Amino acid sequence: MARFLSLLRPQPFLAFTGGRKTSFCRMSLDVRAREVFAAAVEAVQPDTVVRHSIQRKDDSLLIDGHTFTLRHNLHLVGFGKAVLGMAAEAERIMGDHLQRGVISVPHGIQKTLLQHGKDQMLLKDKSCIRVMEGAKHNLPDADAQKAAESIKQLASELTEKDLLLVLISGGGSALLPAPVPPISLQEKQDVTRRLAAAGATIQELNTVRRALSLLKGGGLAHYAYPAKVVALILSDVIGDPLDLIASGPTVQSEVRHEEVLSVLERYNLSTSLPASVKDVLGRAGPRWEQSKEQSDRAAHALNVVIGSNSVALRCAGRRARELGLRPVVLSPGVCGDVRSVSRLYGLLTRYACSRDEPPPEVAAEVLKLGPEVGVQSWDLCRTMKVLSEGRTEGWGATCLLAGGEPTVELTGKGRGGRNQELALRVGLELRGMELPPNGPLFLSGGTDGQDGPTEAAGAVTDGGLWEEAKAQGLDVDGCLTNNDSFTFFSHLSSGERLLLPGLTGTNVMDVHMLIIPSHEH
Ligand SMILES: Nc1ncnc2c1ncn2[C@@H]1O[C@H](COP(=O)(O)OP(=O)(O)OP(=O)(O)O)[C@@H](O)[C@H]1O
Ligand SMILES: O=C(O)[C@H](O)CO
Repeated sequence: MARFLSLLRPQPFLAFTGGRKTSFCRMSLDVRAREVFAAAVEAVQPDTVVRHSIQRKDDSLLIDGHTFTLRHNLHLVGFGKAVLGMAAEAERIMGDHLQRGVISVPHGIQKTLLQHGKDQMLLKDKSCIRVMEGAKHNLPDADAQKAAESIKQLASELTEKDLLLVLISGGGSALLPAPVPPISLQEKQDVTRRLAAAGATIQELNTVRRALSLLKGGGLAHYAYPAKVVALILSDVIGDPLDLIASGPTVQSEVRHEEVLSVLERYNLSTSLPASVKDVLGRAGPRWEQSKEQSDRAAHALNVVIGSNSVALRCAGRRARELGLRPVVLSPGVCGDVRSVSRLYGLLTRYACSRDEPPPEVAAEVLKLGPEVGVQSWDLCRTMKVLSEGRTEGWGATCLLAGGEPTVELTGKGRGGRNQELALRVGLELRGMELPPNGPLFLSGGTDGQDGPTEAAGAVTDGGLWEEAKAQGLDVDGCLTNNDSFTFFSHLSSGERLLLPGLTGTNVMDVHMLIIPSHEH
């Protein structure tokens, strides 16, 4: 048996890092963690996901098992942070079948991608797709509204011979503002801004947005009728709910006014709404007049999720295995306060690192905490089983992967983000535990490359963080109280624990990684 297990143990294969040949055993956990994160991001690059989701053979297009015939009848619209790269790839695939397009993308994105050398994410010269930049600071503005009008116009002009390809990614809601008259852009923006500031979830926020918009909640598919509509969606919402990602412009959804009002009431907004919003919410019936056929057709738009946090975690797991780590994916749905999330990773470390049988009270605590952070009991049980096998089966290290979008309750005025704050808190959780000599190590990073309003995507930490900070005269507790995790990591060991991939041009929420070496190794 022992001989069999030693065969399973990863051998020191050779890997290429930065042009050098390196044996895994000599590659630090830090280097491997960063490589695994890079693989997660690479898997959900906008051009890659579009390329993998569309097969073109002559004049036929195969998407998610459905065949469409191209007769120079293809039109394209898109909105979201990753849409420029998606459009560039779609343009390459469709060739001259693509007649025209309009995309609404973040302010300054073309310049940024150019500066980062991401030429493959830019449209070709003389492209027939019009790029409209807007929504500065992720807020709907007049530029985004102009883009939304152009998109609505293009969709409205289509005939039954046409095919409309809709590219959707996170940030799409702010980039497609089309308030139902008489609501003004300012009024709509005010309602969503106040909701977000009061801590509304993306589900609550987009439930309200759908009710106040002409294009959300299936509106775009409605205007595109009688053309066929195919939407390719890069998901940035936990569970990939089609009706909520970018507020579901191609997903027919009924607006239930009671539901919308209850969200507004929950955040004490219902009494201070502008008259125009009250007027629209008070109307009975659907947002647009439409025939039965029109409504059926709009409801039958093809919506395909082509990239998500799960895809990123799957590819990260593959890369981890190549690098000699035993991967286990906990969940792509981690949410809740970073304090609770860091506590969960602390408990899982304690569970995995115990020299003897893992203490049952730790497992019980893990299971109790799971629901608070969006992780199901069976995922925790499955993961704990792998972690405890990792202790005995001779793997050098286990790489636990998870994803999602935890939250930070902001109490200070410092600079930071949820990933850096999570990494800092996990570092503190590991302090004082009896740990293997060369680990564990924790990484948390935003797949968009930008954690909060900072230039870092996240950070990498371990159990030595507290001592290291103390030796360098850094006040860990003060940094946490002031939500100053970026400043903390920038000063700590000359910033070497920061994760700095630069803007990645994609976004499928965050990736967490806990690498736990076994005691023997
Ligand atoms: N100083 C800070 N410390 C910790 N977290 C912060 C700080 N400032 C902002 N945040 C958090 O950063 C998040 C906003 O960051 P970011 O712009 O990366 O948003 P996002 O949710 O990732 O947006 P998107 O989904 O569009 O990518 C919010 O959750 C906010 O609480
Ligand atoms: O645009 C949005 O609504 C959010 O990014 C969620 O998809």
